[in-house]
Amino acid sequence: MQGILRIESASKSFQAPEGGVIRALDNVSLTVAHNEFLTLLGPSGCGKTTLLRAVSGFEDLDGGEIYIDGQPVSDQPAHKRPVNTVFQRYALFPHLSVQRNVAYSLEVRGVAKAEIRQRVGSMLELVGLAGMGARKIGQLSGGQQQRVALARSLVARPKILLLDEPLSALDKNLRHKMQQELKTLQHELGISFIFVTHDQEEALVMSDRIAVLNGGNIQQLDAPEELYRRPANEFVARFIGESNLLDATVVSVAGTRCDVVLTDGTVIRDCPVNGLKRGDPAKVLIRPENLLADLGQSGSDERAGHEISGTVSESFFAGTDYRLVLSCQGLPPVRASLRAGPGTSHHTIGEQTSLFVPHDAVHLIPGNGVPA
Ligand SMILES: Nc1ncnc2c1ncn2[C@@H]1O[C@H](COP(=O)(O)OP(=O)(O)OP(=O)(O)O)[C@@H](O)[C@H]1O
Repeated sequence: MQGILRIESASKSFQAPEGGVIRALDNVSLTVAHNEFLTLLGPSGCGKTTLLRAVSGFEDLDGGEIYIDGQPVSDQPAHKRPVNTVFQRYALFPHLSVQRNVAYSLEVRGVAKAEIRQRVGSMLELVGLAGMGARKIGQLSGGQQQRVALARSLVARPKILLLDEPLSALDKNLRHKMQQELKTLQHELGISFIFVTHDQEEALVMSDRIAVLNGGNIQQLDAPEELYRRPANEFVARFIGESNLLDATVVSVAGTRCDVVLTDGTVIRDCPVNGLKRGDPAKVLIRPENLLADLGQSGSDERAGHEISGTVSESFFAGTDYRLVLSCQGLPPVRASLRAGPGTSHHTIGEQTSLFVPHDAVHLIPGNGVPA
């Protein structure tokens, strides 16, 4: 893929003030497609902001190269790159009107007044602020300020818009609304967005693809559904969504399927093999919502699956689902989220129960299982 942005083997280390070296970016490579919404997701300190700053030109790399539209940009200063950034703190000019804030970058470039008026007007309309051009920044709500910041970054028509946690200062409802608006805006504009967040739900909802980072490395780069259903490793499985991760060993392989045995001796048959061989250790990933009170719920013709039995140690009603924790002999506590609808009911603490795992709900992650 040629892409609008290509990052090749980017490395960046910092001298830690308290001594030692921090590898903020450790040989990171990725390509962002034209018109793609790509999210950098990861825990605090994983290198997200450093990567954004390297793309925008505010941080020099120690090694590697960045290409925008096929051109290497390492020698280009920040203001020459066809990239703009929306920051968490919007960095708007409080003493200027909305109109002047948005017009600023065009004025600096010497764009003609009539064109500025036209471009700022259509940008304010696009972000839902038509008619508010004369207001001062302090006369706007947080969400409106965020829209001004967006309009200001977009008015110069960058090829790539970088967004560094732009929604984190907003309350939950407004945040959800802005998530939808940003996604719609990106589609309408047809430019690539690179969005930084440490909020996994936000990443899942908004992105075409997500790069999960940890310790300066990309752990996995995939579409949200693929990341969620088939995480490449334990870090990604734990970081995205809730997970039950059970130690296992592969006991037999037949083509693309295999059987594994759990630490309590339970055999789970017919799992997707995921490159594993007989005797390999693995983690069995089962998402809580994939456990069923009754296999009939799976909607699958083939009622195949297996049972996990134990004692209910936690149980509560959470509106759309019942959440429970099952204590099972020889296994870590198993979390389940059972859809609250006709036919499901509250489980009592102390009750013995069985939950079912449909075959297609199991994903195997290589490594760290029970020694063969
Ligand atoms: N100028 C600097 N000097 C020293 N260390 C730095 C500097 N900038 C970043 N770091 C370190 O590099 C690592 C990556 O930082 P970065 O800001 O990219 O993380 P992040 O993923 O954006 O984190 P957060 O989600 O908290 O913003 C961190 O360990 C950070 O402390």
